[in-house]
Amino acid sequence: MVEDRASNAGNSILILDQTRLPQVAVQVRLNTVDDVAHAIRSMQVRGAPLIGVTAAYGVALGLKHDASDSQLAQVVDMLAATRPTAVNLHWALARMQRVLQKFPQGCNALALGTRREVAWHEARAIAAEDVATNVAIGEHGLRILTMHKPKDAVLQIMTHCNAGRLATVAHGTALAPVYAAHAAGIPVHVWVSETRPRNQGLLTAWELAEAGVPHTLIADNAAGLLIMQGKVDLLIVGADRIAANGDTANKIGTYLKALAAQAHGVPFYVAAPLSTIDFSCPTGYAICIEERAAAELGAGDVPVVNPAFDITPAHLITGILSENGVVSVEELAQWKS
Ligand SMILES: CSC[C@@H](O)[C@@H](O)C(=O)COP(=O)(O)O
Repeated sequence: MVEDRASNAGNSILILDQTRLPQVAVQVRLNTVDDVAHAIRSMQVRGAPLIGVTAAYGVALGLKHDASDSQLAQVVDMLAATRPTAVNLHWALARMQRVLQKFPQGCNALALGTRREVAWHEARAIAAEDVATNVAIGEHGLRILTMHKPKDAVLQIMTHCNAGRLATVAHGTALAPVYAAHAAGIPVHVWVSETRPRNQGLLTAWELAEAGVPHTLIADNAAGLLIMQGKVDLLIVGADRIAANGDTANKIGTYLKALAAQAHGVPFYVAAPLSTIDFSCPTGYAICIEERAAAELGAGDVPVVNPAFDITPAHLITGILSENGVVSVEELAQWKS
């Protein structure tokens, strides 16, 4: 994401349209909060951390001409309604609202200008923190990967969906340790699950290819066989929301991989920033699962159910990796601030 920075308060942001990738890399300019809401809803931008950052910029754009409390509330409500599961969206909106409400709304140019500048400043801070967070996730994750590296063999990693740099401002979450291992000269190979129906696995394959990381695309249903055949040393996935007990919402299909991993004694890690942990949500059952349009399955008039995420129960998760380090699900509470 690039910001068109004319002054302390910006005018627009540029995003890479992920609905066009990997075929073509097309940038789209977002000028208004409506543009941002559309980009999130249509998955031009996707991935929990990137959705959060984009929504923060959406708030800034929404206050361009009116920075009153009522406009702020309207903008936040509109953005919050775009996608329900990724908690980073709601976390970023709450943070923007909290910070902006410290500044008087006023009705003069000075008050408008101040709130606008504060909004842009905070959105930039959220974006910059995402980069630093993912670097830290990469460093902590590198220790995990090193620990599981078989002697004299390539480390075989499996991932699902896209939790790489495209889903964040930079580096990614689940892929950050992979990039760190590759940079450290540790031989790795990534099994990339296609991730129907939106094929985010193709985005993962695209960015791994760009980074020169060896990888192989598989159909989602091939994962169980590869795990059973001993071709996977560990799995690492991102998350859209982690409940207080460690139950994790992530892209549909994650749960089946975790079941197969447990059945064959293969470690299953979740990598996510602390902003993905929702301590107000006691278990995965309380997480709202987004239901997306039937058209995404391309099945014509056939009745369709299309949940975008599933819940991996905490007991299937070996460890949760964040910018703070790695903990077991039982230890997750120590990260509650
Ligand atoms: C670092 S992104 C982690 C998750 O957000 C990712 O795995 C995922 O499920 C993305 O879903 P998407 O529907 O593509 O936004």
